[in-house]
Amino acid sequence: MAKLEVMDHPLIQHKLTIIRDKNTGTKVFREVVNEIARLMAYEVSRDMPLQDVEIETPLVKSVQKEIAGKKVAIIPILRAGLGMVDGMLDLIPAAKVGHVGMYRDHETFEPVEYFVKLPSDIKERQLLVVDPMLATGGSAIAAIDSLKKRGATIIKFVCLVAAPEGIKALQEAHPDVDIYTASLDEKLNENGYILPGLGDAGDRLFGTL
Ligand SMILES: O=P(O)(O)OC[C@H]1O[C@H](OP(=O)(O)OP(=O)(O)O)[C@H](O)[C@@H]1O
Ligand SMILES: O=c1cc[nH]c(=O)[nH]1
Ligand SMILES: [Mg+2]
Repeated sequence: MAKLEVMDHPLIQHKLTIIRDKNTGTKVFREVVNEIARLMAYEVSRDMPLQDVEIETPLVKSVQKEIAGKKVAIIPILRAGLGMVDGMLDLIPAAKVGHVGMYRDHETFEPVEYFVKLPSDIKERQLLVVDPMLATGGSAIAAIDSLKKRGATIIKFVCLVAAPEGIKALQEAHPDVDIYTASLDEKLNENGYILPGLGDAGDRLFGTL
């Protein structure tokens, strides 16, 4: 089974409280989602392989480290995943960005794919699939199915708020995918929303409430 990491750093917890608050408006919500994504990118990239590189400091020649190996692509699940892209790119600026459009049917909670546009070399890249919310897990599972069908092999899933139901479903469907979340919440309500959660992440990011 791949890794499940709950990133409960105090800075992340503080920022999560801001976006959970229903009185936080679109502007601040969007800014803070990106700030959390930036902090998460730091930890998600911890196992990036390094290689030796010889440089010259102002004093001597020296062998130092640089990032090696697999390149990265960030894959937001539209719409809400878009809110995490800029924060991640702040720390991994050379990453390419692919998009998977997925909405959840309001009655059945089943994911519906409506758009896929990916870098041509996803087979050679480590993919960071980002979406603020992991609720039933249906959208994440379908997005990762779609990426694997197109040849992706190394995938991490990064979210802000996860329900236990979604974690379990994603681990069962894709046991090779590491999951990083800023919070493990209590449960889903009867409408498939995460409790305590933060509401509809896409609507809060884009002001479409
Ligand atoms: O784990 P699940 O039960 O699939 O739910 C999570 C999905 O629901 C939300 O997207 P939504 O369908 O609201 O689309 P949006 O991002 O366009 O708002 C969220 O951003 C996830 O993609
Ligand atoms: O709580 C939830 C569940 C699914 N999608 C959201 O945006 N929020
Ligand atoms: Mg939504």
